[in-house]
Amino acid sequence: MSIATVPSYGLRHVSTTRPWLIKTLRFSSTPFASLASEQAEPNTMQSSNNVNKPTSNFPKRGQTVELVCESLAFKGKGLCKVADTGFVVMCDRALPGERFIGRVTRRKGSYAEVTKVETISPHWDLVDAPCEYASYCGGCKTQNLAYEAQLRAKEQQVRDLVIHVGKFSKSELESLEIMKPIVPCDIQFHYRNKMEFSFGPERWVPKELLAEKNEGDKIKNYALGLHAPGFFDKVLNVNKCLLQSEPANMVLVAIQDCWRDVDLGLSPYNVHSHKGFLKHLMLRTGRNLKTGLPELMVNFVTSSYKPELLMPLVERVSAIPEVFSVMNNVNTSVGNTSVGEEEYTLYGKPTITETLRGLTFQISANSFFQTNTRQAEVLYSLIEECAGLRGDGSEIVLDLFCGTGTIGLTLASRVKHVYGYEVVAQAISDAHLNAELNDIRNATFVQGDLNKIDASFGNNFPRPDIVISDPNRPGMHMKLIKFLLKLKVPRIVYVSCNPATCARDLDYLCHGVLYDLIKDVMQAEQNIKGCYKLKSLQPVDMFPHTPHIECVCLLELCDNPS
Ligand SMILES: C[S@@+](CC[C@H](N)C(=O)[O-])C[C@H]1O[C@@H](n2cnc3c(N)ncnc32)[C@H](O)[C@@H]1O
Repeated sequence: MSIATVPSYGLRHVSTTRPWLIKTLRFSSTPFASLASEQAEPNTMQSSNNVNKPTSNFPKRGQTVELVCESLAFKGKGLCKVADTGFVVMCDRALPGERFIGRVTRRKGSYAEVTKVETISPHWDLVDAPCEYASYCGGCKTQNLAYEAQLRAKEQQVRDLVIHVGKFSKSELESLEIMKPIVPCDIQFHYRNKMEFSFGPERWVPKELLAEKNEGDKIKNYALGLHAPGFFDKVLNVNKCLLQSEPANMVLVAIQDCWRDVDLGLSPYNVHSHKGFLKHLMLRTGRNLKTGLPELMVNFVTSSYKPELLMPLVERVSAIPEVFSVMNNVNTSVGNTSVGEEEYTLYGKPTITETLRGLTFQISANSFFQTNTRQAEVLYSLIEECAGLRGDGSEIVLDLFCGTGTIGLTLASRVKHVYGYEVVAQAISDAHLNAELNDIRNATFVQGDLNKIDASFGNNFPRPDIVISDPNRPGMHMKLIKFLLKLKVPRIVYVSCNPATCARDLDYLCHGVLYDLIKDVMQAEQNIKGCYKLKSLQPVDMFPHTPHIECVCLLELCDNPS
């Protein structure tokens, strides 16, 4: 196979020894492409750096430069240019149109990172951020950017990635109306049904508020809140988060009110010394099926099992009428995750409920469930639209990265059978439970690692008519891409929470994969031709004020896929 024989779609290089090492930089000299390749695979940057190494214009570490922010890019950082040289730098919390002085903190391949020193003129679309923590909390970075401008920036980011990383032409995207306008989120606050707060022994206070710090008062300095941007060990104390539900804020206030009381003998976990009891507070909001009102789960993650220590907190929160469940996940490891090796019910029931597209779901403390339920309704209806089901009950759906089975289950009534695959065992047992709860009998859920499939994977289910693939941020593994390119189902609906890896995978599926025959002669595999056409790409805003972007893509098998 040679590139010349490939009709309208090209081939992309992949090293066989490191299939994820995407050599995007080989094909593009634009700084955006290097940023995008970092999003697609952060670990590849160092090895790819030399390709785009700029020569003379590179500002030095510590140097201050005048900058203009042009757009939002990776992790919501501002993509900025040095005013006189046009050199590209990235700056956290710089917003489109803002002119400012920045100090270079580090060099990253073909660009540099800066921190903002002083704003010369503010960005376009400036609004007041309603949250008191907005200017330094790691959660919402763009609250002071008008929502319409946030949407424009997200849409632009997806378009740029699909062009630079996905290698789709602008004219192709426009003339065939592939790229759709972003779907806004109709509520921009209180949309999250799950928040995780951390306990810490010493609250992090931004420079401008240092005077308010209670120096010398150890207990008053204990923190319960969100991590300071970029730090796993620094916690910003928060009493309210505008992204979670009002009842969840009531719980947070109730706990903040009492957990530092010395008589209770509670201590926050210290991630350095590994001492202390309270690790995290997770709040999940569902919906009571009888009343339609919010129903809450409070989950304390602790380093050991000492229910007697938690009892005063349990009493306080269970007095809030919306609280239906109080759980304790015990995580004895030094790691700081919220999933415990053991789980105990301290009050009420071990799961809460939620409805999505007419179905009922049981949510346990650690099961994955779409975080914005309301917008998940919109997302799932777009997925169903793209799936283009005939509705005669004849089709087979393969639901990859199925989580608790929500997507497949919402399609089940219109198809012959749904086969779901997912790596987390707990999610699979929740999926079975969800099928049972909704009396769905034509769905099979299997636990398995989709990064480790081999050629026999397809023997586990009948040939699908539709594949839904909804991977997490790293996107699809090359083994799965190769499997799909060989399987050649008529349509794939690719749902992505990371437009960079989405663009990369669309490139592979549509344009193919070319193995690096020069470097990896011994392990050279056959090149694989792309065999899909990108029919539509729909960005959806699930998380206002944050950099996250969801996309629903429809891929159709080409006419002559062989
Ligand atoms: C974005 S979530 C999608 C969940 C589900 N489709 C939904 O809408 O609720 C991605 C899911 O992929 C699962 N996952 C991640 N890596 C995986 C792997 N290597 N193999 C199988 N599943 C994986 C995660 O556990 C998670 O449930």
